[in-house]
Amino acid sequence: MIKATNLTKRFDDNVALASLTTEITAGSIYGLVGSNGAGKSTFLRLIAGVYHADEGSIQVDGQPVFENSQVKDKIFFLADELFFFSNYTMNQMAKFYSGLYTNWSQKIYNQLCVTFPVNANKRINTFSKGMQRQVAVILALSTRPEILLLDEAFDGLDPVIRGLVRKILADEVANRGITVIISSHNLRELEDLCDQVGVLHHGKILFQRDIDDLKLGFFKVQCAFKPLPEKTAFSGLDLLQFDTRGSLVNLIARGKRDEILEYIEKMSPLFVETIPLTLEEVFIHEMEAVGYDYSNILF
Ligand SMILES: Nc1ncnc2c1ncn2[C@@H]1O[C@H](COP(=O)(O)OP(=O)(O)OP(=O)(O)O)[C@@H](O)[C@H]1O
Repeated sequence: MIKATNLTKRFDDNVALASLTTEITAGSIYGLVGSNGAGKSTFLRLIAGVYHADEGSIQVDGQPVFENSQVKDKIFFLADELFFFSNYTMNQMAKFYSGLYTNWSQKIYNQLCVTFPVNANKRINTFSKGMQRQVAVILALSTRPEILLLDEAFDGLDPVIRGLVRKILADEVANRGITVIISSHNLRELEDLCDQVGVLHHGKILFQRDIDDLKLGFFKVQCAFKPLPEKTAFSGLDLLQFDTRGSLVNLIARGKRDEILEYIEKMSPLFVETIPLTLEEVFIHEMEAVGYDYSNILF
């Protein structure tokens, strides 16, 4: 488990992380979303032990990370700005990493070289941005990390490669129980991948939820009546949104699908159907409920 307690990091008088406290469960994929400058990279760098906290602590399985080589050996941090030695090929970088990480797997590396369309013997600095990111992902996975920190890892990857990386990450979590933390500006990108999402804003986690709880806890309902009941007839539902057009009612309610449907069926609708909300819609409503305007935070 990764545990941050009152984690604070300043750069001169700029507070990048402001007493951030959170826990990230081992064996899960955690999505860290937030706008530019929210503190995502700083948080990942603190988890990786690249930075030392000014105040508070960050622990991995109860151990501090900073200057702790045993813990750092289990972590791979894939930064948003990639670094490769100039003129190196991927094979040469792989040789370098194999000496650095005790869990390096040449077998996995060889497999990934076949899976990804990258030439391992060509100089990396001749590759496109997306190809360089593929190289970084291959090297990261070959170190067999227990904790993989990905800073905007999907940036520049085409949809096919994105799909491939998502599948590999999901397999790594399912088969090896690794923990993945992935930062992004885009909630939609994380929707099908993460178990948990945290929203970082001005250096604090504003909001953190299990995705399954979120997705299964809200429903959009469309129903029609003749005659149309008063809005008060729906007051037994936990309504987040309600509007009518002619005999049609569109509402968003919090709760279990069966219970919402049962409540509406008792009002004898002409028809009723439920549609699950997208993760983005759920966030808009959940964050509004705690007094935040989602559009100011993630767009
Ligand atoms: N090395 C640094 N020196 C000075 N200030 C920094 C440094 N790194 C980050 N900051 C500042 O800390 C704050 C948080 O930055 P950070 O890079 O963590 O945000 P982010 O959420 O990753 O942003 P982005 O989405 O733009 O990558 C910003 O105000 C940034 O200017």
